[in-house]
Amino acid sequence: MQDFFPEHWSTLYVGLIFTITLAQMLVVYDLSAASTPPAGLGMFTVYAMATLLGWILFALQQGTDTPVGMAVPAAASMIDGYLLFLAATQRAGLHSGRFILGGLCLVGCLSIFFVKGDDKLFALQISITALCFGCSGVIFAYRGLRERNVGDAIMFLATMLMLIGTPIALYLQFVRGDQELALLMAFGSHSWAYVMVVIGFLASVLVEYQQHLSHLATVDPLTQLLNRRGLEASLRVSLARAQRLDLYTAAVAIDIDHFKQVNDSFGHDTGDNVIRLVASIVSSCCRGSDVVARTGGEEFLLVMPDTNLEVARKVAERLRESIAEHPLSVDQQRIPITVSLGVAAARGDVQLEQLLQESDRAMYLAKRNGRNRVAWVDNKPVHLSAGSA
Ligand SMILES: Nc1nc2c(ncn2[C@@H]2O[C@H](COP(=O)(O)OP(=O)(O)OP(=O)(O)O)[C@@H](O)[C@H]2O)c(=O)[nH]1
Repeated sequence: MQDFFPEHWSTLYVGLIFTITLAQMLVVYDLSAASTPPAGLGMFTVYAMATLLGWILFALQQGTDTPVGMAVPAAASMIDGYLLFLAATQRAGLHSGRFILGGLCLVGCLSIFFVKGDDKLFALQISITALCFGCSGVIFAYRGLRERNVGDAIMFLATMLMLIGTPIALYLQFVRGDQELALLMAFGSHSWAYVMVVIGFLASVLVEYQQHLSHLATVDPLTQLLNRRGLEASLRVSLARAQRLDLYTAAVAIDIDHFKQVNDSFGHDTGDNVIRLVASIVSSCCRGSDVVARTGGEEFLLVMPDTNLEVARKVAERLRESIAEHPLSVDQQRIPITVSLGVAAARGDVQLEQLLQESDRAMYLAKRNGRNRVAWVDNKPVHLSAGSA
């Protein structure tokens, strides 16, 4: 293995580390300009810079033939391991274990004064490094599973590489007595782990960005409800189930009455608050299996799987009453809010588009007949509720 590496093999690693750090810096430079930079960006940058600096110093020492004790680079990798742990916790939004590991690293750094023998020092410091990588690995695995992010899984594998490399290096050092090969193994696994961490971090940020984009494409930013596209995507499973089991699916179209007047009299911000209030009332009035979406400016849609027209009408009536009972308070004024609702239901192979059109048609009839009421479509004829104002 030594034949493969030139005399100053560390320069090879430095070249690799330099290239990959440069790539990371380019991405970090670009991402830091974003309005919401990805979590952990700052700490990962510190980690990358510290690693690069450590490797450059190491290579310079090799180049000048200055004798390098095993403990010097081992101490650098230990600090590196701790920085990686800090970066991992920052990215995952966790803050436990920082002081304990930090204290251990401090002991490792100070051990240079009270541990006699390079061998023991190397063993202590490389073990602390492995512990830092192991703890980071647990956090990467946790975040990878929580966020379904393959980038964190790559970083987890990187820490595993370090965990495998460490005992092999210790074996080469203490059992085989081959100090040079032990050093090669320790730093080989460290550099490859670093390369994988950087690739993993970039992949993690990319996946997060892509998840953010698809979230934006399906969620309404004002109310955090689904938009029309999100509604269609989230109903795919329940519509297929309704078709297979011949179940009813009901839809309630909800439109705020005289909303333009609210905007004109109280301003656009108050109008937005009215929309948010209606969204939260609709969401709180329905079941977990129901789907609520904002389909237009002041229009909402509630789709209820496995629900027939009768039940849907009762839900719509309850919604109407609940919204009418909750006026918006602005500067000690109460702005009354009412909605018009249209209900439709279909059984079996439901065409979502048709169901929405029918609930819309019923809702417009509720508007035409005085607003603040429920109308419904039952085998085409449209009916109006009697109890509304
Ligand atoms: N504040 C606010 N207003 C919005 C938003 N989207 C649409 N609007 C406004 O909502 C108003 C809808 O007005 P219309 O369609 O005339 O409906 P309306 O005044 O509620 O009357 P009816 O539905 O017939 O009772 C328009 O003035 C839009 O500018 C939004 O996101 N925020």
